[in-house]
This record gives sequence, C-alpha cells and structure tokens, in this order.
Amino acid sequence: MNHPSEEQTQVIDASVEPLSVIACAGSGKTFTAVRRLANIRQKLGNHRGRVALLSFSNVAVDTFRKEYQDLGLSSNVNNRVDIDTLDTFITSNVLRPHAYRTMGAQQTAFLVTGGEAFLKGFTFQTDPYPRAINEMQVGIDAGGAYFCYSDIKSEIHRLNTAQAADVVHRLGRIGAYTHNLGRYWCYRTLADQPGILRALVRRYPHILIDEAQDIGTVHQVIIEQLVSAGCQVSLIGDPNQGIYEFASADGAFLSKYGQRDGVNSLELKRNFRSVPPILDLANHLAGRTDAADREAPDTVHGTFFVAYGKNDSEQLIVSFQRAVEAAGLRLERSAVLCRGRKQADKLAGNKGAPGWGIVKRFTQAAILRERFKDYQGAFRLVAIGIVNLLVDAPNGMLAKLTSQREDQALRRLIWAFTRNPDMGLPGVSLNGKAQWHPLLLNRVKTLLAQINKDCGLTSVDKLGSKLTSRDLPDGPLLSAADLNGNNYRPRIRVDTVHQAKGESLDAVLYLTNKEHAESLMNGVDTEIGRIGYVAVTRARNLFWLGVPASALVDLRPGLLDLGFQETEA
Ligand SMILES: Nc1ncnc2c1ncn2[C@@H]1O[C@H](COP(=O)(O)OP(=O)(O)OP(=O)(O)O)[C@@H](O)[C@H]1O
Repeated sequence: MNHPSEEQTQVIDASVEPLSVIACAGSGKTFTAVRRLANIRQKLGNHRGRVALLSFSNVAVDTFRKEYQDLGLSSNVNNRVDIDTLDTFITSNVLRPHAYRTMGAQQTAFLVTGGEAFLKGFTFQTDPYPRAINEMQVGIDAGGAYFCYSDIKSEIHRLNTAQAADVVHRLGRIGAYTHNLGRYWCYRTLADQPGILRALVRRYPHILIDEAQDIGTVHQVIIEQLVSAGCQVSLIGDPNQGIYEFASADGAFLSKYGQRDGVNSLELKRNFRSVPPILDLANHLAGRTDAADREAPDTVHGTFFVAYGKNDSEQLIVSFQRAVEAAGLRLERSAVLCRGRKQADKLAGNKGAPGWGIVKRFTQAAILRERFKDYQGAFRLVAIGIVNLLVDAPNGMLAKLTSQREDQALRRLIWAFTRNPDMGLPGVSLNGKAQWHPLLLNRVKTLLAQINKDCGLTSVDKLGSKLTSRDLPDGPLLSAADLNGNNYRPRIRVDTVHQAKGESLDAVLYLTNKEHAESLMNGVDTEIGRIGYVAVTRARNLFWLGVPASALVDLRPGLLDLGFQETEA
C-alpha cells in the first residue's frame, strides 16, 4: 500500500474549500483525488450534501470507483459521494429530470447517438453535403452559444447560428439531444430554471473535477453557473496534457482557476511513473522541474529515436516489440501510438469492411468479432443495424441498448445473435455474396420475428431492399490469411495518443511525421506539442520516437540535444 507523499497529503487534508491542483504527469492524481473526496465527505459530517468526483472518461471513472472502494470506508457518511463522468452527472441531475421544460418537449429528454432512423430529418447543411446532427458541436464565447463541426482535417467550421439553432431546437421539441447538444441544454436549463440550479448546489455543495484541462467552453459555463450559485468546485489536472483543442479545451480554464479569490492553489510535482531520463525529457519539453520518484533500473531504459522509411513502419514495430521484450518489459502493457485513428487502424491491420448501408454494419461487426475478439464493438454495430430495421423503435432505444440500461429482453436477443456464427451473425470465412448474404438475410428475419414476439416491436417492410448484397465480395468476407494474421497484425497494441491518455505503459513507440516530431521537440505551446508530451509521459521505462528517414538529418541534432539516443530498426 502506497503512502501519500507530503504534497499529496496537503491536497488530501486541505480544509473544505475550492482547490486548484496543477499536477504533473504520473503524480498520482487518482490516488490523491479519491482520498480528497473521502476526506471532504468525512469533514462534512452529517451534512446531507453529497460530494461528487467527476472526470471525462468511463475508464477514469471505473478506476476512481475501484480505488475509492479499496479505501474500505463503510459508514453512511462516506456513501454520500458520486463518482461519474461530467456528462453522466449533468444527464442524471439536469437533463433527464428537468431539461424537457426548457426544450419545449412533452416528455423526458433522451439521448440519440446518430444511428436512429428519424434523425434523417435533422441534418444540417454544410458545403458540399448535409451532415448528421451528431456531428454538430457547440461552443460558447463572448457572443453566446455557437454551433460548428469539424471536417476530415479536424478544421472547425462555424455554422450560421440561427439556422443551426433552428435544427437543434426542433430536435429539442421532441425531447432529443446528442452528446454535444446535451451540454448546451444543461446550460440552458440551469439558466432558465434558477430553482433547479439552487437545488443542485444544495445537493452537491462540493464538486471535484479531475482531468480539468479537458474542460471545454460549454462545460466551463456550466461550472461557472454552479460556482456562482455557491458550489465549491475544485479542479485537478495538468494543463500540459490539454489535447482536446478541437473541443475548445486547451487547459486555460484550469491554469487560471488558482488565481481566483477564495481558491487555494496547490501543486503535485513528484512523478511516480517514469524513469529519470524520460522525466528529464518531459521536464525539458514542459519547462518544469518535477522530481522522479523512481530510480534508473539495470535494464535498458530511457529515450531513443529511430528513423523509418515510408514503407518500413511494420518493420519498425517488429524491432520495437523485440526491444521491449529484450528490456524485460511487458508487451501487453506497451503500445505503439500514433496521432490519428486512420494511421493507427492501418498499422493495426484494420481494413475497411465490405458491404453497403446497414449490411456494412453487419460485416464490420462480424470482422470485429472474429478478427479482434471485440464483442462489445460487434454488439454495438449489430444493435445499430437492428434498430434501423424497426419501424417503431422508441426514441433513445439505441443509446439505452448500448449503455446497458433497460431493454433487457432486446439486449439478450441481440447479444445472442452477435455471439453465435452458427445461428446468428454469419462467420467471415464464408463467401460474401453466395453464402454470407443469404444466411444473414434469413437469420435477421428470424431475429426480427423473435423481437416482434418478445418485445412487441415491428420490423420494416421489404427487408431485402434494406439488406442488399451490394459491394460484398465474391470470395470470403475475410480471407483465412487475414484471419490468422500474425504475419500482418502486430502483437503489440497500436492506438492513438488520445486513447492512451491517463494510462501508464511500460514502453511507448510514438510514430511521427516531421511536423509531429518538430512540435514535440518545441514543447507544449501547441496542441501537437502537447500530444507529443502525453505520448512521452505515458512511458514508464522506454520511449522510442519514430521519425521519418527523410527528416533525420534535420531532426538529429535537436534530438541529441534533448538527450535522445539514436537506435536502428
Ligand atoms: N504516494 C505514492 N507512492 C507511490 N506510488 C504512487 C503514489 N501515488 C501514486 N502512485 C503511483 O503513481 C502512478 C501514476 O499515478 P496516476 O496514474 O494516478 O498518475 P496521473 O497523475 O493520473 O498521471 P497522468 O496525468 O500522466 O495520467 C501509479 O502507478 C500510482 O500507483
């Protein structure tokens, strides 16, 4: 059992007041935040109010809950805490019970995820084609709320506010909101119904927010509403890890919070994760002087750069895997990280699935199930396919199905179909057009009949035209070589930096192009620089930076200056 360090103790034991905690990477934010949560709740004694610890990802929430449980606090007082994502918190406290009045709806507000058929009437116009409502994002600036979307290059385009608001409010009148619009409706509800805001603050007199560098502009306004109504808000996070600029989160809110009157400003500056050479690099990039808790091990460790040619990334990954094992590190606790999802998918061997329309969802699901054993992902895709084949799917059904709430009977039927290649979703080694497609058609019909019997839901007419064989291959859906795939599928996880945020990894290979490498070397002032910083600070023992061979001559001197050693693939 770890003991809190002196600086962690200062945070945990601070009096009940708003805190700003700027914490370096690997400084034990989880450890500290759950103990702070328990401590505040203890100090509130018999006060009826609850204390919330909120973060941004479900993974973070699960980790917090487990760590809180492990504290073994069993008194009633300690049960008056909530650990959730910020979005779940606003959904259960504001959106579901109260937002419908502000939205002008007749029924409880419900989340839509984008696959629902009725959303076809709620697109928004962009150049050159209309986009689905779940692509619409919301921000708030001095001029109030604005609506925007990001294109394939992650560039943000603002929409005409009146036109966008018209679609949002039309959708609102039937009670529906997307993830992004939920935050907008929460802010509007708290502004329109001050009694709800006051009640919320009575219920939650103190709220702690972790990963506070990820607070975007709409969340920020909601937090300001809570603060102005008397809620004590504490923020904990690392501004150098603000990598959601596209969602208007750049860490500035956290950086400035400690300067407010009445906010106690503290820091965590001891890194428990990384060996000294990796921390030296991180310190250099961020202009910090954090202290390493770990000592250098006897095995190979530290920061290395390696050049790779355009077509050599697979070879580089193989070399990295070898280096990880040679250093006595765990391959399953290490990763190759890239900037973009497309590149990560390509290197991980995830090719596009064949098929068209709803059928493509089913082929994708079959591939996820058989090639990657990703049953959860396969279930979600099958659920989208099935919901789109129902005429009277109730609003919000897809979100309920995928978030594991309610609709138990339907969930069970879809799970059984997803899991079973013999009776349900056919297997990917079958011939796409000749075998897989007729089987799919028959079995989906059987499933829909069962859904009608058990759940009273009716399916669409002309199933054949919804489930066409267009774009399916004449050969196997996926070839045997693809399925067995060790020859092309790396043994190590390949993922994006965004996905690995918050994790500790034994070894990291960060694959860059020239711009990404240069941004990393230039520090944390740009978002690409901060993405590099997050990649570096995930690594416990070994960090490899993959740089394009064509840029090696330009990059080498700077990398050597930063303490990197050169190695070869
Ligand atoms: N007081 C302590 N003594 C020893 N180890 C600790 C202590 N506090 C935390 N740790 C360990 O430090 C490691 C890093 O902690 P954690 O993952 O919470 O970091 P973090 O602050 O969230 O980092 P990041 O922001 O980079 O994701 C964990 O392995 C944790 O067990």
